[in-house]
Amino acid sequence: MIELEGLTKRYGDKVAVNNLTCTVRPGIVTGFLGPNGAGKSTTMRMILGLDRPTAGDVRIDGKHYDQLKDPLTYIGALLEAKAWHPGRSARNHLLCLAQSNGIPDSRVREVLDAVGLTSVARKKTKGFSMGMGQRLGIAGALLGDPRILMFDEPVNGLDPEGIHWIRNMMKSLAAQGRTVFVSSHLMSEMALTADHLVVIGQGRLLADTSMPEFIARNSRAYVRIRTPQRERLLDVLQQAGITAVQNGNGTLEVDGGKSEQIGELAARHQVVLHELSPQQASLEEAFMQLTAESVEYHAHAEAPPQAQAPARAQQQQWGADWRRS
Ligand SMILES: Nc1ncnc2c1ncn2[C@@H]1O[C@H](COP(=O)(O)OP(=O)(O)OP(=O)(O)O)[C@@H](O)[C@H]1O
Repeated sequence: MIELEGLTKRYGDKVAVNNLTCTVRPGIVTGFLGPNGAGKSTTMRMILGLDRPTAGDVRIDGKHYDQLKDPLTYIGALLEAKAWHPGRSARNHLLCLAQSNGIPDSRVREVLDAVGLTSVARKKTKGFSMGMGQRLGIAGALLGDPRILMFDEPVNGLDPEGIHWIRNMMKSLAAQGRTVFVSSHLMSEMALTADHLVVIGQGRLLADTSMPEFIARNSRAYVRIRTPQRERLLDVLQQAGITAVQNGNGTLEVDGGKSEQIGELAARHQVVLHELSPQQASLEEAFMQLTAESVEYHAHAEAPPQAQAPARAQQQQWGADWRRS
């Protein structure tokens, strides 16, 4: 387990992490969410003893990181991709880590194989792409076969196959009974991967709950209805005391989970329905709803104002560049 107790970090006047208390448990994937600058990386750095808390405490299986003997065998972490010497090969980088943590050299081959880097094991890492870098970072985290794994934005730079691979890997690590703590900005990805969520905003804990509970608590459930007899259905619903809102696209929406009641009313009054579907907002919508007040960095427009229209020849050149890339 990872236990945070009143964990606080100040940088001058800035409170990056504010009295954070929670427990990250084994056997599940715990997603760590928060807007930019919420304090996720700072929290992870304090867990690994890379930053000293201003107040509070953080323990890994009951101990501080610096009390762990051969720490890589307790907790493996991917914090920053490319945290290695660029002139060293992937294999040598992992061998150094293994030797300093009492891990047998044979394990290096196993983890290189597990992350799909065997064919480039002897290549210098300076030529690695972002995705290869992420894979090498993950190999380092797995090296000590630890009970606890922590990943900061692990799918950054990975292609769809890589994203699929890491999603399944995290789930199977949790299924083996390990603790998996992972931060991500990709809500759709978290919705597929995490069982439990810890959400922070401006350093404070906003939620510590299971994924279904988080969505249910922070998002609107409603029923969407399509009917060719809209006015008739509106009358029927009104008589039953149900308020329906008309949408611009011709559908009706009714708040709450009343689909059975609406279906029965429609049948009784012989109103034809083309759609009657319960809807629940996505994790992304729930997250935006919860963190709306703690977002520090706002964009002020969906698209930047248009610069002077480029000449047609220039536009064609951009098109060509885009196709080449
Ligand atoms: N070494 C530092 N010195 C001063 N301020 C810092 C330092 N490290 C982090 N901060 C500040 O602390 C806050 C939390 O930063 P942190 O990187 O932990 O957030 P985050 O949730 O990981 O953000 P992101 O999602 O953008 O990576 C930010 O306002 C950041 O500017």
